[in-house]
Amino acid sequence: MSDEVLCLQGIGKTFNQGTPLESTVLRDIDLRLGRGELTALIGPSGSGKSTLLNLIGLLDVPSAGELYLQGRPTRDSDDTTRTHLRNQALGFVFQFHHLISAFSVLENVLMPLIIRSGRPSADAVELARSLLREVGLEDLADKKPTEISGGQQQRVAIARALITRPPLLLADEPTGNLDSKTAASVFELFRRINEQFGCSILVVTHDPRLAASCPRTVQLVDGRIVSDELSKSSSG
Ligand SMILES: Nc1ncnc2c1ncn2[C@@H]1O[C@H](COP(=O)(O)OP(=O)(O)OP(=O)(O)O)[C@@H](O)[C@H]1O
Repeated sequence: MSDEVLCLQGIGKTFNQGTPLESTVLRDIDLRLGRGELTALIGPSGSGKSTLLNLIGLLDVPSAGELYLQGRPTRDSDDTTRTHLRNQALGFVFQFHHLISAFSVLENVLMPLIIRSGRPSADAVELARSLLREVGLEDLADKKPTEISGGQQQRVAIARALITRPPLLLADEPTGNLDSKTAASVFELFRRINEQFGCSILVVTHDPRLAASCPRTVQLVDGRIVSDELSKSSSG
């Protein structure tokens, strides 16, 4: 298997194609993410960051180009294949974590496995507990999401995204509603996860300081990649 988790070739996205409302929001995007890379995606509001993340997450289909996930072309694949690939290769963390308030922290972390195969095995529960330990929340496993802070909720969402051991974790403004100190600690967690689990992480952020803490930063402007740089200050 190649060391490339993701490869975008000439990706474009046009909404409402062929209508008077047609608008092209992504053009000629070429991007490769290697195994275990931690990359920040930055750009002004409306530059196309979420649109790009939705394409990479196989939640939407490009209008042009090809998107390879773990070496497999995806553009012409059917819904079943895309769903399978999404479940097997991707983890998602969003600004609003969508934890289920009726379930405990531990059950929320287990949810992707429960959805996949019903009642979780003892091994799955042990994995969920070890992930909660990893994100510093093992003592809160039995709490409900409403009983913990926003930063802790986001850590639960990160543990949940990791339980399927995805080779690529996608995070769309995961710290958008957190104060700057908590946001920095969530990024620190991304760096640790990236080192320990070796999963590639692509994280959208508006915050230049958080982006600078990542080894690589890709910048979008008006739907095009205008820079792709390795950080000098990052330890990675
Ligand atoms: N479903 C859609 N139909 C039509 N236009 C869309 C659709 N989704 C997004 N757009 C447009 O695409 C452009 C890029 O939006 P996108 O949300 O990707 O930007 P962004 O960089 O993530 O912005 P922000 O930082 O504000 O979240 C915007 O002009 C937006 O209005």
